[in-house]
Parts: sequence; structure tokens; C-alpha cells
Amino acid sequence: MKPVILTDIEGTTSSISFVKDVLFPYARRALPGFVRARGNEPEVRHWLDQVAMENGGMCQDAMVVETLQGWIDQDRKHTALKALQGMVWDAGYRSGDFTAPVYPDAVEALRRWDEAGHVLAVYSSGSVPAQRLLFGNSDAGDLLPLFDAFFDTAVGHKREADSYRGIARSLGREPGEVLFLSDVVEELDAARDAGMRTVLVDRREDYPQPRTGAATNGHVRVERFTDIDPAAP
Ligand SMILES: CSCCC(=O)C(=O)COP(=O)(O)O
Ligand SMILES: [Mg+2]
Repeated sequence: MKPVILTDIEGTTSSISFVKDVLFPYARRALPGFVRARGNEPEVRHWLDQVAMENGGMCQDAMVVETLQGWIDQDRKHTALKALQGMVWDAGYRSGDFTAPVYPDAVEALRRWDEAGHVLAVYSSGSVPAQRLLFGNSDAGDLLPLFDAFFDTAVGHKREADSYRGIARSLGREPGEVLFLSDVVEELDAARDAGMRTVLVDRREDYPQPRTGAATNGHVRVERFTDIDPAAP
């Protein structure tokens, strides 16, 4: 059976600057209005209450919004923040405020692997709805049909081996039948600990200082998807 290809998004299929300079500032700006307009909807209130509880039971939405904006500035990968960001970005994509850049080499390779019969899946800290929005509104068109499965931090955090074991189980595969692509060595370490094969995607646009030698921690390193051979041992 052909290996499953499991990919990260930020720094891997898409640029870090799109996430940091477009998506995060958009969410930061839109959050206060979003919470005022939709804060009483159960799926929004659920996450706002979770943030409030984790911060000593703060009661005003304005304080929750400030906390969330602080987390955006710190790039916290908190599940509540990621869920709310996904809902805010939905409006941005719908209104055509932005489309999502996906690196052309990633689009080319993903299309080729899909045609060759590989199962393609995504694992990102961004919520599954946010992942679907990004690939559904890419600047290369709707890439959603290429993917068979999406995973976010509901399966666990990306630096924990158990998350990757859970993903392999959900896919009905042994971890050794999954190839994980990411720009973050610690994520690759966790996937390798779980038994997955790994590739470090080390893009010059995102990482001007190449990570070579010991910095790769033994992971296969490429600068673009078109250099990845899923069949290589
Ligand atoms: C999925 S869209 C926004 C990306 C995001 O919020 C994020 O935290 C990306 O993290 P990744 O795990 O893809 O590096
Ligand atoms: Mg990443």
C-alpha cells in the first residue's frame, strides 16, 4: 500500500508570513466585533467560557477578547483560540478579503501524489474548519478534493508522539506507513518517536538560515515538495 502523506500547513504548504502577517492580524482586529455579534451563539460561547474559566473565571467578554489577542501576539496554539480564529477567518475568505497562498511546488506535488493514489491528510494547529477554509480558498483554487482527512489539536499537541499514534490509528494504518512533512523539528521528532517517517521542509522563504547537519536532527531535509520521494526508505 502506498504511504499516507500527512502534512503540516504553516511553513510547509504555506508561508509563515501569510499566517503571521495576514491571518493573525485579521483575527486580532475582527475579534472584538465578532464576539459582540456572535458571542451568544453556543459554539462561540463554549470557547469564550473556556478561556474565561482558564483565566480565573473572568466575567467580561472584553477581558476574554484581550486575553485572546495576547495569545495571538504570542502565537499560542490554544485549541479555543484556534477554533475562534477559524470562525473569524471564515468571514475574511467569504468576503474575498484574502485568498490563501499555497506554495506552487506543494500544489504540484500534492496533485501528483493524489493522482498516484496516495492518501493525503493534514495535521495543523489551525482548527480543522480553518484548514478546510485555507485549502478551499487557495490562490491555486479549491484544493480540498485532494485531501482525505484533517487533524488538529483535538487529537493532541503536535510535539507529542501520542498525537501521531492517534492519527495513524484514525487512518487505519501503522505509523510506519505514514510520511509526515513539517517545518518544525520538534514535531518531526514526535512523529518519528511514534514510528512515522519524516521530512523536514526547510524553505528559504520561511527559514533564511538553512537547517543542515545536526540542526535537522537526522530528518530527511528538502527545500520544496517536488524534492520529496514518498517511496524512499
Ligand atoms: C490552518 S490555518 C492557520 C494556521 C494556524 O493558525 C497555525 O497555528 C498553523 O500552525 P501549523 O501547525 O500549521 O504550523
Ligand atoms: Mg508549521
